[in-house]
Amino acid sequence: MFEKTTWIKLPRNVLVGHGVLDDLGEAVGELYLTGRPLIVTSPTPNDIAGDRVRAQFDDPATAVVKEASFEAVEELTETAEAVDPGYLIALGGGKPIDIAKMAADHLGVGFVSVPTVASHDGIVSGRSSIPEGDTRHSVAADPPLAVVADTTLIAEAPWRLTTAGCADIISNYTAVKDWRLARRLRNVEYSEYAGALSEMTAELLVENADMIRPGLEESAWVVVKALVSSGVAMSIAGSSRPASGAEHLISHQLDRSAPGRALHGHQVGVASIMTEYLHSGENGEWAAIRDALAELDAPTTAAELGIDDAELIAALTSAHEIRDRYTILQGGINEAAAIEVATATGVIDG
Ligand SMILES: NC(=O)C1=CN([C@@H]2O[C@H](COP(=O)(O)OP(=O)(O)OC[C@H]3O[C@@H](n4cnc5c(N)ncnc54)[C@H](OP(=O)(O)O)[C@@H]3O)[C@@H](O)[C@H]2O)C=CC1
Ligand SMILES: O=C(CO)COP(=O)(O)O
Ligand SMILES: [Zn+2]
Repeated sequence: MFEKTTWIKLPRNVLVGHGVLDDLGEAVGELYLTGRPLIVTSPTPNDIAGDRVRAQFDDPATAVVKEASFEAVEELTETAEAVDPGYLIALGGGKPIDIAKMAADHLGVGFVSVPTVASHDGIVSGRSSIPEGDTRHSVAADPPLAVVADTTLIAEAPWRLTTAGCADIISNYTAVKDWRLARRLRNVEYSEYAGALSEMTAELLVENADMIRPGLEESAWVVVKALVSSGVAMSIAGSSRPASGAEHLISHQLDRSAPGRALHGHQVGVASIMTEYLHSGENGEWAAIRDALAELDAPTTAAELGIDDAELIAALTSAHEIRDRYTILQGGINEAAAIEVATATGVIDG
């Protein structure tokens, strides 16, 4: 008997473009939500865009979060219980968006994502990554009901956040390789649609790399569209597999050992150079990944991440312990081999 079922959760409205922040009210209106919104934001996006958002709603409430922690989710949940919102609007970067995403799940309400930076694909996905105990990787949550990404705002955000978003997308190449490997060796469920979409997203970004430059609205548009596409790939897969393989495990390990040192996207980008080398050897595609990152002003070495050689090697050799996800690092890589791959790819000087 055929017993498979597929349930794909996607945003209903996705607006990306010049000045679309002013269309937020209309985009939300089309969702037929009831009740007042609770706007979840952080200090900078609140200063930049809070008033423009509040002006479009009746009786909005605002909560300003300062750190991405489980306590912040609990605090927001308590605030929401007093405010009794019909839905949440997350305005800002990954921090307020992840907190709102998780709180919305706890509260049983929907949320709308209004990213003001293009720093990683969590701003549009159904994955929430709030450190809880030793867990650093994302967990499933409902995706936003709508995404409204104003390229005027995003183009003005710090360039390094955009280059981190680009690097998160470039890491899809190795994530999909790991996923295919897991299918071949462990019969892990694989989605051809999600895998192809994720790879194509990275391909299109790299093809357009020469037009991704600081301060350009068109660049913000290209990057946000790629992040949306990557988020959709994860929704189709029902997991972060299309966008998270061994390179993400290494980054999660760095988040534990060297918290706050470098941006998520920058870490996964550098890690991706090394895991590509492990997949395809010295004549493989690792140099192409490194060059694509460099063209987008993203780091390609441990030093550029602010991570010293020993920290990087420790993250490489212990990354497989992070979660039960089969990748090229399954079973672990020993120290000598880790030094070899990091040196051969120029990630450390050796
Ligand atoms: N769900 C997922 O799959 C993933 C989630 N994450 C999570 O996302 C978070 C990191 O995301 P990130 O976006 O870097 O985090 P933040 O939300 O902290 O944003 C980064 C910085 O940009 C500032 N900022 C926001 N918008 C603007 C703007 N338009 N102009 C100028 N500055 C701006 C913020 O200000 P302020 O300090 O005032 O907030 C903050 O200092 C972490 O919590 C991480 O765990 C990471 C990867 C994947
Ligand atoms: O960052 C992500 C995809 O880019 C989410 O991946 P994780 O599930 O490893 O946290
Ligand atoms: Zn990522």
